Amino acid sequence: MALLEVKNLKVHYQTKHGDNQAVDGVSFKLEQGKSIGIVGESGCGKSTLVKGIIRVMSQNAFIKDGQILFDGKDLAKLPEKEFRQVRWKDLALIPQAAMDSLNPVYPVLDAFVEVLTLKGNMTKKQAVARAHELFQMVGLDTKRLSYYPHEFSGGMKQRAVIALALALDPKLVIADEPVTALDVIVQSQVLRELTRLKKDLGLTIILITHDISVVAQSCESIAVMYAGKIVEKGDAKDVLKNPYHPYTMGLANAFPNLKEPDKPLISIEGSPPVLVDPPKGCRFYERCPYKIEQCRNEEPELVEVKKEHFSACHRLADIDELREKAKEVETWQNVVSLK
Ligand SMILES: Nc1ncnc2c1ncn2[C@@H]1O[C@H](COP(=O)(O)OP(=O)(O)OP(=O)(O)O)[C@@H](O)[C@H]1O
Repeated sequence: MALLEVKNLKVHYQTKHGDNQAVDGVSFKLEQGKSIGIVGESGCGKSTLVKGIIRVMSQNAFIKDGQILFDGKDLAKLPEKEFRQVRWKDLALIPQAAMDSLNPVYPVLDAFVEVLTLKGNMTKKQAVARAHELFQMVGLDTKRLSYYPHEFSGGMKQRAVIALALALDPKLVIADEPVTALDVIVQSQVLRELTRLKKDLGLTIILITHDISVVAQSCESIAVMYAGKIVEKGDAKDVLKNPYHPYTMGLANAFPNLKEPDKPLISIEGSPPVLVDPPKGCRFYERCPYKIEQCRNEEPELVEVKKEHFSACHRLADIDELREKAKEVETWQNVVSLK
């Protein structure tokens, strides 16, 4: 049985212009000990999705529909009191801005002691010993436990936050853009660390990122989100090597590829649609170089294109040819104005 199974999840925001359908029918499964990377540009709904799962939503956000089956329970329906127990013991969030999750006026050790004594029912002595163990685990010198957050470099701070997230042996770790704020060299060190911890501790991880190359480095499976929906999902290596959705092809062009560092980067023109009144056909319609009339009016379903690899596109019959064409700069030029 999967540790997590999200079924047709809809997380919307109430706004004065109507409901923003930020996450609109997302489904995926995650087995114990595996990792999934959720990718997409800013505004595609990645954070809304994981915040919905971990229930740290903005006041105007609500779960409109769907199930979040975690370890046999539907988190979407769990009363707040029971949810809080799961939240602290079983679910951990590594936030985007490590800086903000450590209190600047206390030494870093205090954050560990607070979590371990209050949420983990440890004595102070046990908590200090566990904090030492956690710092060692993420490759930090335990002397630094008495330092203040501002005395850490960005990479060290992110490692400290990872250690804190792992303090109570969570079953599921959600890392929301964990390396975005770091420089490229430190990014890859922290990602390697996370991958090692996953292997050593058997962690189950959801990794949110806008950078598709990060997923290639560190996840077994991938879900590509566009405008509140998953448009492609499957084994990460397979999806990245043989994408079946034009949006995935576009994302792959937009980030440096370690194997072809000199390849020019190509961006996707335009921006995702506003989801208060989403387009009725394919949500990628406007920006897609391969659109046909059917795409404007009919929403494509997510279908299995090969074992465990799904894509939602009306152009699947021609996809091999389109994949080749997607590597050319010209394919992506003047697309939005052609609509
Ligand atoms: N509090 C809010 N009220 C209304 N709409 C919101 C709110 N927060 C986010 N949104 C909207 O929800 C959509 C999805 O945003 P979300 O932050 O989940 O995307 P994302 O892919 O995680 O982007 P980023 O990487 O920038 O965080 C966007 O259209 C965004 O404007």
